[in-house]
Amino acid sequence: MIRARDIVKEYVDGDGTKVRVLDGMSLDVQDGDFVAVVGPSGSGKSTLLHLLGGLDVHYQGEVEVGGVKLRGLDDKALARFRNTHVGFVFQSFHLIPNLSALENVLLPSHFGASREDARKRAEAMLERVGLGAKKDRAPVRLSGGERQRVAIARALFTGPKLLLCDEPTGNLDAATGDGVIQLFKELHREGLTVLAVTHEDRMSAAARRVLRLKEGRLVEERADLHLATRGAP
Ligand SMILES: Nc1ncnc2c1ncn2[C@@H]1O[C@H](COP(=O)(O)OP(=O)(O)OP(=O)(O)O)[C@@H](O)[C@H]1O
Repeated sequence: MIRARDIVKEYVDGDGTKVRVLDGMSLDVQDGDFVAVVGPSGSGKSTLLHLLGGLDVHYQGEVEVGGVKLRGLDDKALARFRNTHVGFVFQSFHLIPNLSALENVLLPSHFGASREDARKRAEAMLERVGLGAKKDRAPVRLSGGERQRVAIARALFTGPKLLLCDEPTGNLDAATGDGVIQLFKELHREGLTVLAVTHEDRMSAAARRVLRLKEGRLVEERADLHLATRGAP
């Protein structure tokens, strides 16, 4: 699913100094796995997510996701890759405030599907995340957890095999966050590959593997072999 090799990523900071954030990092994630990436603030977690999702192509090394080598793709091919292979979930939901939950989920629909098919699919996605009854509500009339569920439904709309999540419970209180974590566990059990950057122990505890970003590289912190079989409790 994900194969990254010898990734070097540098930023140029305000005074022109190069700062190396990823320093020869490699990563393999199998289809259907649930991986948490942890590490201190500023260690490069979001940077890593952007590279894996084809949002940033300015780095050295190779990234391959779902059989697609990202290096060398032009903007159009990258957009196609993002729209077919990955769903993104962000800490702050990124919903459009003046659209309903359903309309937010429908946002990616201009990449295919007829109107009626798209609507049915969006409704099914909202049902899947437990929000079928609230599909016509604007985000302002939904709780934080419900907003994140809408964002997850939108991320699932195009049928990606991989969800890339940046602090998906970071804006949620403990109880609401637990509900969203439970949803990720279910999606993982249904076969989705989930990679989530997180500060939260509850989120990393739910993952099958935990990787820590340390000095620009990923170090395996934990892998639960007994959970490797899909469908395990
Ligand atoms: N566009 C940019 N230009 C310059 N430096 C950047 C840029 N984006 C990120 N950085 C720097 O790169 C480092 C890694 O940032 P990144 O956002 O990937 O860290 P993070 O681990 O996700 O942090 P956090 O947990 O606080 O979100 C930080 O030191 C940050 O200041």
